Amino acid sequence: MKRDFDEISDDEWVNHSFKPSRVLKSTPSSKSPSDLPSSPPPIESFAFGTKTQQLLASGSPSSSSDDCVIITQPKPSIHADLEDDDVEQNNDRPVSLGNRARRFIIDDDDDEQPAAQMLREGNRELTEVYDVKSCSDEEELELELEDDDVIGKALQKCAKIAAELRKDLYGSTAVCCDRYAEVDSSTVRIVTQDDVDAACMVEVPDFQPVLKPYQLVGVNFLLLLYRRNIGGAILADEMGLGKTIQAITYLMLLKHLNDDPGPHLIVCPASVLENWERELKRWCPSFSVLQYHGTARSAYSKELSSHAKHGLPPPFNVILACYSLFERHSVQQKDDRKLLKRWRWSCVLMDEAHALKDKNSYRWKNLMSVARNANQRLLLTGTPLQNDLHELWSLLEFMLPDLFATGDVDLKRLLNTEDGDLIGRMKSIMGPFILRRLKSDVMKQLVPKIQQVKYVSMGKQQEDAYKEAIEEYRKFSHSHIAKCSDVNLTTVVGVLPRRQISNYFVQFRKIANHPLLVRRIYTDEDVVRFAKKLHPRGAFGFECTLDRVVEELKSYNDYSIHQLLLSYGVSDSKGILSEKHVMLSAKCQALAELLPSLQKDGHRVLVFSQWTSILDILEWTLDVIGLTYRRLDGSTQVTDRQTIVDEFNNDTSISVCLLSTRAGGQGLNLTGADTVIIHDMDFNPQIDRQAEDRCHRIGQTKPVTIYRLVTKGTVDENVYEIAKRKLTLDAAVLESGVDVEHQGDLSEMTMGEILSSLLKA
Ligand SMILES: Nc1ncnc2c1ncn2[C@@H]1O[C@H](COP(=O)(O)OP(=O)(O)OP(=O)(O)O)[C@@H](O)[C@H]1O
Repeated sequence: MKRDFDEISDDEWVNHSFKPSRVLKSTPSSKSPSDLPSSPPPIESFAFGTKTQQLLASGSPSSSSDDCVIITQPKPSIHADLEDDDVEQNNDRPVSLGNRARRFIIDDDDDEQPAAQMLREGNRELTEVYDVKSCSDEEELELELEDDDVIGKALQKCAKIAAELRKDLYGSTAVCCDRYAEVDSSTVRIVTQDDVDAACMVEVPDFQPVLKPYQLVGVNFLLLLYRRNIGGAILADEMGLGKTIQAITYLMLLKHLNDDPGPHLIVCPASVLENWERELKRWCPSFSVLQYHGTARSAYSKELSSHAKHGLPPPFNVILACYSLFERHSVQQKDDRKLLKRWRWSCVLMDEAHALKDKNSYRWKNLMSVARNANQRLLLTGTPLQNDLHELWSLLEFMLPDLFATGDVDLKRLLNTEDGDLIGRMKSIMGPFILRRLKSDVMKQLVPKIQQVKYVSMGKQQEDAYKEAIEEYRKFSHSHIAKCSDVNLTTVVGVLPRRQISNYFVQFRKIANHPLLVRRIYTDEDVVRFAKKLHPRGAFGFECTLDRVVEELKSYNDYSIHQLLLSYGVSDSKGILSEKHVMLSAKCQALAELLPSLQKDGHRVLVFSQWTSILDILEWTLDVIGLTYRRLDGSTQVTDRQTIVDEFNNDTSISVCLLSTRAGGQGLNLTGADTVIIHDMDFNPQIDRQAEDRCHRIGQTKPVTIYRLVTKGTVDENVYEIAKRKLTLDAAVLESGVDVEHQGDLSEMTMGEILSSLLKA
């Protein structure tokens, strides 16, 4: 949905010929266009302000055929946290300026100096009045907050800084400018494209480092916070708008204008490590970049340690590392983290920073122990709000720990997603620290993204499998409910153990995706027979007893048994499965129709699934259909990932790329495709939204179509409903104009509730 202003073209930007009214809607400038100066416009004119924001489409069908619902552009579980125990409190480090939460008086005269000049001169001096601690004390008296109102207190501390910063961002007219959407704006103009040209000095032939106008605004936003000594920021532009490029240019400008060459630490998912290195080389070849990952890591580690021990300056500008470095407790990883703590980082930058949504995770704590003393913590994420407000709070606390720290309180309980008032306050206060632009705001020639939900109907065998599973679940639940004193119970929540609920739910999801993911074809007798044949071949190791092999095989699904028989060349009267079995699922049948017709029409497709076992089955499906494909999932070597991406983008004979939503859904540029199929949706719609935007991004020239596959009459439909509801919350918090109170019941239908509803049917 297009907003009510157009992008400012490059020409207009260069010539400063656009009208302020086009960019600062909510607080119209008193100047008429004719008053515009010929020199660079005053700072206030550069806001990309947006007024009312679109509400994400609630997903209500706008047009449909029976099985295929086209929905209007929707606005739209993350990684298991691994354990670590080496979180160190390092209290004797110097407290960084950037980390101390401060309150500033902005010197109005600042604007009269050429801003770039000021930055060059390292003019970071600010009139510091008193720190936030004392400011909050004052306000506590004023507002008489409850002692345990940690959220209120944190917001209160933040409010003062936010107010000053907001003035700086929006100008003096913007006192009333408190809507979250206004963070689309930045009124500050510290650097221009000329500064970028001077800083980047690229060496790649046929490549000019030209920022899009909104990207220049983003870089200015970051520079402003740096200039104001704010120790953190979140760049939350929608996926594919070039956050990587904005961040790299920003780091380059720090060196060029402020004599700040780092060191900087960039942390990202493994899949995009190569891409970061490539973009750094392209945009700022003068930076020395060190990829601290894989086998090279241990070699560097010794050298760097001795370097640091001797107090020498870091022999690099940027270190690139993966999140996994902060998740495990191997000796090597602990040593790595110790090493990273030796340097005083200028900027610690987290890409795909929604990975920090859980402040209790080891990842969050370990990374914070390295980042706490950095001058600045910069978070990049296209999906800052994953599920709930407390997850967003984890990001805020990471960004500015002194401001947003809440100790051990249960944030989940305090940050109630139905508290419209709290959402309003959070929006208002977070605004100045977070810059978020949507594609529809800033890309003039944005290719359309068409959303389709494809409902597929199960065939007899799949339906039978599903019904059997439901029946078994009902029997089990009713017998449990019967044991309870209240026989009128209509819910399984609190009756069945949580694990049991989750197991049943996963079982239903599996069958809705593919019936081969449960064991129905191979009987117990078959399994015993297969075990006898597999056992002497050492399929489970030669030490394993036959009984153990039988037991293990009984827990396998049909597809896994088939694969095992295949790989050990076991022949049996009821041996491996045939091609007809792969088509037992409604989704595979739909793909067998859809993919060849898409290929015929010149489309190239990304297929995402959350499960690698489904990717295995999809590989089989593609072999049966006869389409060429590539595959990328968590088991793909990090060094091979970029090669797969390049191959797919450049070789048009490859029709399909199969990706796991976790490993392939973030950060990758796959603009060679123009179609995305979400085979199985996530409860968390942001995960799918990330996946969609692998090809709906800068560089895409064709309209993009997204298909979501939903198996009719199964829990798939519930997952889709829940995802839509979560998107409503996202719109409420991150975009203005949506009143959460009017969005109906936002409480999530949990797995337990879904299962309870299945009891009644
Ligand atoms: N100003 C620019 N000039 C040329 N190419 C650009 C520019 N900005 C972005 N791109 C290209 O657009 C693509 C998307 O950019 P990038 O990967 O930085 O987006 P992102 O916002 O980080 O996305 P995600 O949230 O998915 O990680 C990349 O291929 C990048 O090289």
